[in-house]
Amino acid sequence: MESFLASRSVRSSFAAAAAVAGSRGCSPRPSRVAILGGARARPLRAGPKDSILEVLAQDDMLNATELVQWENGKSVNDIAASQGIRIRRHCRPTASLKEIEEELGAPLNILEKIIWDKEIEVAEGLAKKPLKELIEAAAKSPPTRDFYGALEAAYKCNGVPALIAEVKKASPSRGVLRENFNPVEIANAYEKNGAACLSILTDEKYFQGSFENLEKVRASGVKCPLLCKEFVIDKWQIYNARSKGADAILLIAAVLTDLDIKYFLRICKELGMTALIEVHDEKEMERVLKINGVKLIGINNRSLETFVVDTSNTKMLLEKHGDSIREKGILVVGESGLFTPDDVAYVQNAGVSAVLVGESLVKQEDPGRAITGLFGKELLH
Ligand SMILES: O=P(O)(O)OC[C@@H](O)[C@@H](O)c1c[nH]c2ccccc12
Repeated sequence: MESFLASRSVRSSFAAAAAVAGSRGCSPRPSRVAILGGARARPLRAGPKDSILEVLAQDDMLNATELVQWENGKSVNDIAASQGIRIRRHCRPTASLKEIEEELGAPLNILEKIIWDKEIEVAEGLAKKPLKELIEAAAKSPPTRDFYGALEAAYKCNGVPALIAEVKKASPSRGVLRENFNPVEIANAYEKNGAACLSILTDEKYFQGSFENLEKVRASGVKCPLLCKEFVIDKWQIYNARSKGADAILLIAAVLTDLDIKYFLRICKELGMTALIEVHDEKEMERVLKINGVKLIGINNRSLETFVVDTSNTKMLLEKHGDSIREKGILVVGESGLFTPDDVAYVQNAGVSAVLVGESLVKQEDPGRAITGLFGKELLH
C-alpha cells in the first residue's frame, strides 16, 4: 500500500506555507482529524473551490493505512524514492540556491535542476496569483477541446499515427532550434498541414517557451486542441494552464508520485482537460498502468536525465505492456527523436497511435510542409 505521504501534491501545496513558516522540512503535516473529518463531512464530489484537504479526503485511495504511514515521519523524498523516483525536491522555495545545495548537494541531473527551479517559480507564481484567482479564471475560460478524441479521429482517418506537433523554440539538449520563431505562424502551418493537436512549450528558462505563446496560439483561431508542455509539480500550474487556454497537460511520471498523478488526473477531469502521462522506463510504465483513469500515455524516447534518445525504448516498453495497454483502451503517444517516415513506421509498428514531434519539424524552413516529409504523405483532418 502506498503512503499518503507519497503525495507531493500535499507537499507542494504546503511547501510554500511551510517555507513561510520557517520550516526546513518537506513534510508539513495537516492534522489527521482534518482529513478524516473532511472525508466524513463531504462524501460527495469536490468542486473546484474545495480545499486540497477536502479534495484529497474524498479520494478513494485515502484510507487508514495510508494515514498511518503518513504519520510515520518519513520524508517525502524517501517516499518518492520508494516508488523508484530519482528526482528529489528541495521544498524550500524561498531559500537561495547556495543554501539548497548545502543541504542536498548539486542537482544530480538536468531534470532535477529543472524541477528545483520550478519549485521556486511556482512559489513565486502563487505569490503573484493566488490559486483562488486562477480557479476563477479557469472556470471562465472557453470550454476545452477534446485532445484525446482528436488523436483518435486522426489516427482512424489517416492510418498513420496522429500528429501532436510541437511549438518549440529551444531545448537544453539541442540549444536554439529556430532563430526566427513565430509561434502563431508555426501553429497555423502545423494545423493547415494535418496536425491533430499542438503542443506548446511554456517553460521559459530551459525551452524558451512561454504562457504568452500558449495564449497567443489559442487566440489566433487555431482549432486544434492544445497541450501545455510544462513540468507540472503543483495543481496551481494546471489551473494556470487552463486559464490560458490549454486543453491538455503533461504529467511526467519521473517527477510525480502515484498519488500526485491521481490527484492531478482528478483536477484535469474536473476541468475537462486531458492528461498525457509521460513515462520513460519500465518502472514508470508499471506504476502508471496501475493508476485508474489514465487514458493517454506518452513514451518518451529521450531520457530527461541524460538526453540519450533511443526509439527502441517505445518498442521495448510496448512489447512488454502492449496487451494490458490495449485491454485498458489506453492510447499511446511515441515521443521525441522522430525524423523520417521510417521512424514513424517503426513506432507505429510498435503500437503507438500518435506521435509527438518537435525538432524535426520546427528546424525546417517550412514546418508545415515538413509534416508531409515526416509521414511520407499528406495528412488530412
Ligand atoms: O523535439 P523532439 O525530439 O521531436 O521531441 C518532442 C517532445 O517529445 C519533447 O519536446 C519532450 C517530450 N517530453 C518532454 C518533457 C519536457 C520537455 C520536452 C519534452
